[in-house]
Amino acid sequence: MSAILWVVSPKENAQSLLSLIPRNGRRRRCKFNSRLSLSAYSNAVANPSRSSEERVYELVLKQAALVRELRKESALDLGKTIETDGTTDWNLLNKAYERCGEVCAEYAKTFYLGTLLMTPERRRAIWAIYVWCRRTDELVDGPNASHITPKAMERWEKRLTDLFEGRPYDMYDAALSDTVSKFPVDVQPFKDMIEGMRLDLRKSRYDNFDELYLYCYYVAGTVGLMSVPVMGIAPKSKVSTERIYNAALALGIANQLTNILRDVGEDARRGRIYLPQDELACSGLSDEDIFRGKVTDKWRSFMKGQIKRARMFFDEAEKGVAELSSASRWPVWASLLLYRQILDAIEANDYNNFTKRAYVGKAKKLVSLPAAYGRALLGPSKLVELVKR
Ligand SMILES: CC(C)=CCC/C(C)=C/CC/C(C)=C/CC/C(C)=C/[C@@H]1[C@@H](COP(=O)(O)OP(=O)(O)O)[C@]1(C)CC/C=C(\C)CC/C=C(\C)CCC=C(C)C
Ligand SMILES: [Mn+2]
Repeated sequence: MSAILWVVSPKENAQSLLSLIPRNGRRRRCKFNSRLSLSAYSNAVANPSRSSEERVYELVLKQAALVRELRKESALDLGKTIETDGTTDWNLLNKAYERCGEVCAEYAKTFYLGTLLMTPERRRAIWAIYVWCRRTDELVDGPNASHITPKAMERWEKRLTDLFEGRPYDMYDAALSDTVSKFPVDVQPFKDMIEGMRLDLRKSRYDNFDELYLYCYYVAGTVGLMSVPVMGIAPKSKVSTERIYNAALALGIANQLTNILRDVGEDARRGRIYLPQDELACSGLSDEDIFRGKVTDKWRSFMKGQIKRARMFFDEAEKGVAELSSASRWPVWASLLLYRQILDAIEANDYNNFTKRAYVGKAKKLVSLPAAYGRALLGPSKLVELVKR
């Protein structure tokens, strides 16, 4: 991974990269906080001491506002118009995107296949976002993670703002720089993801779900917010932009909660527990129980609650997929269905996520792909009609 992501050949460096670019946690005792962000927004207005969900929802509104005007003007097919300013080196830019596609194909095969159904402009933009997210995660999870200092994170953030201003540092940055110049993507979710990685470097316990939710937003909810402006919203969609962004946020949160539940043992071996401490205590469990890694009835019961909550976020996400532009629905459904099955696999392992890795086998994956395709055929109006029947 690192070799692919970090090595830039001298030849590429020698070329002007510029030429690539056209112009408070509240404690809730023994009760899972399963509120989703839509209801949280009204609370945010009424309640000055806001929860993470409420604060995140404000960010969602900001993102949604960015594209709302464009929707009104029915001008969301932004990716189709590529302006030429005479200084762009299109060959090099195409090569940069191709590289992003290669990285994506290597690290996320199923997802890569899904992107092949999207329009070429959207597909390569999603690849560029994917690579930036992967690289950001690599900073704290990769082989060089122990050398990553706050200064290094600062440099990474400076690189981000530079590429948003049209000053990319390498090929991968150049692809993203081009993407953000063509689609109404805001820098905030990217900055927030970096913030999440910073948090991960200094924090290994989460007092309650409110704290965990914020972490999940930073490292995963942000991906939804980055992706929607590129994936596009179906012109026929009657649903508010905010609701669609909320669903996208929910998908990121659901995926990360699932990741966390799958990796409990692996994380514990690194001294990390991404589970709400207050909920563990309510179930009569402590850090020592996690480190011991024994599946008990207390653990099963705790896990049932966690899985239930993750599924609620998937349900919320489902409400938004049909609103996406038609070619973007399939990869989203595919990733949603595949990820959600990891929760089934944890159950099938009798909640042993200490020593058994829950995974979705090839056969199940193969079945999910046509299932995702079938669902993707349902656009906004059709789904509403079905519900009405
Ligand atoms: C309306 C609606 C539902 C729209 C869809 C919106 C959408 C496309 C949401 C995407 C949600 C998504 C795939 C989130 C990623 C969540 C995730 C797994 C985050 C991981 C973080 C850190 O986790 P950890 O370190 O614990 O895990 P590892 O052991 O390292 O795996 C991440 C690794 C952060 C980095 C994220 C990525 C590399 C994924 C980026 C993906 C995209 C840009 C493409 C998203 C598009 C599709 C079609 C799924
Ligand atoms: Mn990671």
